Amino acid sequence: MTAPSSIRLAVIPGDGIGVEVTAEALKVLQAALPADVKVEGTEYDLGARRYHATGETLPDEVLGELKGYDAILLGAIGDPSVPSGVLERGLLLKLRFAFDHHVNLRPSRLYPGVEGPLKAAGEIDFVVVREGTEGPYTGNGGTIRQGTEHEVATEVSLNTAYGVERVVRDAFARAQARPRKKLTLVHKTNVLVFAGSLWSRVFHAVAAEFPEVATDYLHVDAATIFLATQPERFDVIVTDNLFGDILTDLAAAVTGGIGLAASGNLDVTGTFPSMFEPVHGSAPDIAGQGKADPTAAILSAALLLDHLGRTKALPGLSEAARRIEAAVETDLAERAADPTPRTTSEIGDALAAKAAG
Ligand SMILES: NC(=O)C1=CN([C@@H]2O[C@H](COP(=O)(O)OP(=O)(O)OC[C@H]3O[C@@H](n4cnc5c(N)ncnc54)[C@H](O)[C@@H]3O)[C@@H](O)[C@H]2O)C=CC1
Ligand SMILES: CC(C)CC(=O)C(=O)O
Ligand SMILES: [Mg+2]
Repeated sequence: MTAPSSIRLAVIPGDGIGVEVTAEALKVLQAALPADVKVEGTEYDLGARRYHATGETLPDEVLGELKGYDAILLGAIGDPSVPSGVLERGLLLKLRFAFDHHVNLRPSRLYPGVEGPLKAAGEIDFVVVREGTEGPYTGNGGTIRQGTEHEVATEVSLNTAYGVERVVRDAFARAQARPRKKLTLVHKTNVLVFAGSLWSRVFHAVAAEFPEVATDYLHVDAATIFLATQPERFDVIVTDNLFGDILTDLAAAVTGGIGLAASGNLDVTGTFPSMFEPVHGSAPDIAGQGKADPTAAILSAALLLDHLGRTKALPGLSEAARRIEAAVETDLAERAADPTPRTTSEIGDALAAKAAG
């Protein structure tokens, strides 16, 4: 008999529906794990409640503690009671930057039976590799003469050769490992000529090391056309932080909705814990009503298990991830047959039962 092993998870439910969907993701994750793998989950009270109570978003001592976990499971951050950007920058982006989450992995798949808004698409199954630590999200900007008619505001996009190369290389490796072996760079090289040139040169230099991968390039505006009209043409997309943020909400919309879209913020070197979260935000418009679809958070938990299965020598984790994905696939097909609305926890219960190891 093998000794029980455990995975140490930091859980940050956050705000709004983040709290509701994270509870379901944990429920399903626990159900899917083999009996001899235990979850040691520690919940962190971070988000609007803590900000109002203490003025803190992410204290350094908490950041230090979080570093010691195998992975982080996050719900969503952001609340209308807090000025826009305070929690998004001071908590969510602080985590992504501090833990060097340079690969923001966002898979998009139209599951069988799921009704997308497109009439006649082929199979939709692609992954966006979004750069996660640079671009216009670094806070490289400022304002002068604020509130006057002479106000000036800047928000500079930061792109380093190091940062671009590591994410482009990761995307090529992912494309190489997939059956279609196709990688599309999405940027705006016709206008953003400095950053665009760097991305383009790095992309072509790294391409030479992956001769089996077919490459393609689209300006981001055209990419939105093809995502909405021919999403089947994509296999792997690599792009910068801002373009990737926008494209992946669109990708979610064409594959059945934002309630199904999962993501992983990866430090592929393993120096820091990777963080898994749904693509969606805290959805204040439906928070507290049991209306949120927890599937995106549950699929993010599957990404977490898959990641730990690959990086931590623990048996059974990848299999548990596959069980969750299979449970989602079955559940989505059943929803198509019987679209009676279910609450957040009813969907979680159904998926936990289906994914049980
Ligand atoms: N990773 C994160 O924590 C993110 C946080 N945010 C923050 O979330 C807050 C709200 O942002 P929004 O722009 O409204 O984006 P959002 O993703 O929270 O909501 C957009 C729309 O999608 C719906 N929706 C989202 N998730 C859903 C789910 N699981 N099931 C059913 N419907 C769902 C919402 O009800 C809303 O109508 C803001 O404070 C924003 O900054 C936004 C995106 C990501
Ligand atoms: C709230 C932002 C910081 C991030 C975002 O929208 C995203 O990562 O999808
Ligand atoms: Mg987003």
